[in-house]
Amino acid sequence: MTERFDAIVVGAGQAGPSLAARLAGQGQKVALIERKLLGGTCVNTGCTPTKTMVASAYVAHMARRAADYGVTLSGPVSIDMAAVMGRKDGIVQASRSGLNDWLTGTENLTLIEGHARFIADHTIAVGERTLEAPRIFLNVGGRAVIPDYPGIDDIDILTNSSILALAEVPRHLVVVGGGYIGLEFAQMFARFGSKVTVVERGDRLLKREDEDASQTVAEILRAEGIDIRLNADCIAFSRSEDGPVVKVDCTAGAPEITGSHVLVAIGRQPNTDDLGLDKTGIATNDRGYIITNERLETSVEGIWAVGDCNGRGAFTHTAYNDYEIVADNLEGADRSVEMRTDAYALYTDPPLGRAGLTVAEAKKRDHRVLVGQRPMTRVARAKEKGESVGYMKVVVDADSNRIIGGAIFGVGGDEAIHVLLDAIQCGMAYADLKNTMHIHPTVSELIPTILGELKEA
Ligand SMILES: Cc1cc2nc3c(=O)[nH]c(=O)nc-3n(C[C@H](O)[C@H](O)[C@H](O)COP(=O)(O)OP(=O)(O)OC[C@H]3O[C@@H](n4cnc5c(N)ncnc54)[C@H](O)[C@@H]3O)c2cc1C
Ligand SMILES: NC(=O)c1ccc[n+]([C@@H]2O[C@H](COP(=O)([O-])OP(=O)(O)OC[C@H]3O[C@@H](n4cnc5c(N)ncnc54)[C@H](O)[C@@H]3O)[C@@H](O)[C@H]2O)c1
Repeated sequence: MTERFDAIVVGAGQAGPSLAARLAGQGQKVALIERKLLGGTCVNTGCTPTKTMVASAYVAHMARRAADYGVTLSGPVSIDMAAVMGRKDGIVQASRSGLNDWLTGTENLTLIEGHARFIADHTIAVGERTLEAPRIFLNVGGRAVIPDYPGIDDIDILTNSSILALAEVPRHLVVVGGGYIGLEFAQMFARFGSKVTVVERGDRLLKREDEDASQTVAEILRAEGIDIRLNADCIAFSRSEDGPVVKVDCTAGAPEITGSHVLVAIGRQPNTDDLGLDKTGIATNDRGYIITNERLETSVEGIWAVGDCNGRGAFTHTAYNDYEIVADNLEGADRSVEMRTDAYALYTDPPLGRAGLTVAEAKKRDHRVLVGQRPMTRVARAKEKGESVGYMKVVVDADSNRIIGGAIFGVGGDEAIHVLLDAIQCGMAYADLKNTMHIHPTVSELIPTILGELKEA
């Protein structure tokens, strides 16, 4: 027998639960289907566990620097990995059980455990059950790409999920992929005591950023003893008595790195291959992302795609913003995903906060660019905290005088970047921000100063 709902939400990641609860709150009969863990990637194998462990790694790092601050420790700093993981598991579980209490306590909402698969445009099977609804919202997220490198089946590789279950500190962690995931884990495990090597195919880390970000992150990581191998265009794996071997270069005498563990972090792919999309008219692109218009509607009327699976963002805040856009539009608003400003942070220490366009992107789009920049060594708060690595940068369009981008790679950068994000989103002229009084001593107080020092780039 087919069960009929007003709305079906597939995936309880970062958009699905809020969307399901909001529709249920309006009196609609809603099914929320989740095949694994409530909270999806962010809560279980992404933001929450990693940022919790980044916090432990930061404490270890600062404890090692205690003498710089006139603080004496009575013994060497050591890592209790079970306690690190226990703290992480506690925070993850609390978040998941909070979600469970909320969703199971929401009237009109039926939480269904299982894998959802389309059998027709508006019909979904979950195990033996068949569900139907005029409105379906896909929030199926993504997972780590596992490359088909030679020898990959001969070694045990780690992904962002399995690395979170390690009981021990790896002796030598080889991280394949110099992007967000790879770099956050690389620094974290170096601080826990692992020897770490980052292997990146490109000629620099963080290649979507301006070159100064790539240089800064490489300096930060090298200063902590991390080896970085760039231009690794010939990766292959094999097993030796000493552990997994990663071959990185075919031209220069085939150098190899023998580690104890290998993390693969070369990107993500959407969970759309096992969704039965072939039984529907829902179009995907060549990488499997669901194609949507700017209102996040798919090619089938009454079906939306939100979060990572639509390829329009790869962050928790973009997934949540997708939910808000779709839910508001269903209530009569006219919101578009094209209206939001790109923003994110890389949670190395110090973090890189980013908003809007890089200088390279701005030039590519034919903006005449003005840039204001300052090293963190000239930011009072950073000096006082003894954390003065990095820089702040603001990008301005010289014709409109509007702020169009920025990067704060330094202590507090993940927070201070919101000054620029809000200014970009509101189309603020730079002179208005330049004349705003900011609080001393903060990282943000330097933003008005930098805006007084703009130069053509
Ligand atoms: C290591 C790591 C660190 C990260 N750190 C950050 C960070 O600091 N900040 C940030 O903004 N972003 C971060 N991200 C990215 C962030 O986790 C994702 O962008 C976010 O979780 C996307 O949310 P989503 O709802 O689209 O998908 P997901 O959170 O992946 O949720 C999708 C859900 O759908 C379920 N599902 C899939 N297919 C089906 C099916 N057929 N039937 C039923 N259920 C299904 C899955 O089990 C999953 O629970 C990180 C990611 C990783 C991997
Ligand atoms: N702080 C955050 O918000 C945060 C943290 C982690 C992840 N995330 C999200 O997860 C997404 C995926 O992260 P990611 O680090 O897996 O991907 P990524 O795309 O950020 O980085 C992957 C890196 O691997 C390299 N690479 C690609 N193919 C390779 C190959 N065959 N061999 C060697 N190197 C190769 C790429 O050049 C790139 O530098 C991010 O784009 C981000 O949206 C966000």
